[in-house]
Amino acid sequence: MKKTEIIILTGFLGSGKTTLLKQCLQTELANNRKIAVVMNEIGKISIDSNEVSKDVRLKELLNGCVCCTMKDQLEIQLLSLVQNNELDCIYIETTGVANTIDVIDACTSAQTVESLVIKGVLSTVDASRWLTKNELSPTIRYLLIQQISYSNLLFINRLQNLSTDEKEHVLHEIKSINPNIIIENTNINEFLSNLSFSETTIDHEKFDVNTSLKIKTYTHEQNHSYDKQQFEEFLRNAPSNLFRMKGYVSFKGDPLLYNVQYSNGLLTYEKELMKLPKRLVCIGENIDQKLLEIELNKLEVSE
Ligand SMILES: Nc1nc2c(ncn2[C@@H]2O[C@H](COP(=O)(O)OP(=O)(O)OP(=O)(O)O)[C@@H](O)[C@H]2O)c(=O)[nH]1
Repeated sequence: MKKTEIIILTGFLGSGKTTLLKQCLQTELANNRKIAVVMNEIGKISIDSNEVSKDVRLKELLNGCVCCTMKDQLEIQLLSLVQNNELDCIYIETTGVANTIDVIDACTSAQTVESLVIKGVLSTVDASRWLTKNELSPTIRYLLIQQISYSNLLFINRLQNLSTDEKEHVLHEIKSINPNIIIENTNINEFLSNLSFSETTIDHEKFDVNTSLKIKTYTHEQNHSYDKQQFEEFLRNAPSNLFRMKGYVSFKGDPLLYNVQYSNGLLTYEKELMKLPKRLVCIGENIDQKLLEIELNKLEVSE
């Protein structure tokens, strides 16, 4: 029986996993491969699943991490995907705080080993986040290093924001942890065909995301439009423990809906044409959910 390939996508919150996934899926579909995606989100709702094309079978695992609390559910989902579909490959997009080794573990159980084979572990790194990693807590720093060391291909994003010296410094540090680096603008087709994962490098260190990290999520529903300037001001002054914010919101005086992406101090908007609930998912280390709720409510203005 032909085994279904698994490609695991890891990388810290907002480092570019979904963006890389979209590129991989385009390439896979162009090559007429039958693909499914398992998307894991630490929050109760998924924003990123809207990004996956309708031609791809999608399973969502929400409100937990496949590397710990949802390990069994990942296995069940993988088995149901391989039983019901003649798939060539399943992509697993992990939460930004997943410990790679435990995700690999969950994909290589006694039940799945006959039908699945890990083809690769791809990791994304945000170069600016890496540069300022000493401002993060030791557990988050440890997690960043783990995600890099257990991947067999790394994509370093946002290098263009760094000076030449900073770039060299970041690349040197990352290469010393894992020499299998690929920098942005890579030919996805070429790297997918050369991908080959070797399990021999795995060292089973234990790190439980649940107990080791104080990552919290908060989902905020928007009732009235925000004042755009105040919203941007709020994010400019956002606490450093708020790592990620994403979702759909509207702004006063503008009838459109916007897909908001905030990570590592950077804010981007894109017009959203679908009618989606107005809500923001906030992710951070020990974030004060109550305070965020109050602050976000204050940004609402009557039309
Ligand atoms: N400049 C630049 N921005 C990028 C790149 N990759 C992703 N982004 C932007 O960074 C933001 C987050 O990207 P995502 O792909 O959603 O990141 P993610 O790792 O999937 O995020 P989570 O699932 O929330 O952890 C988005 O606004 C992207 O457009 C890149 O290579 N360069």
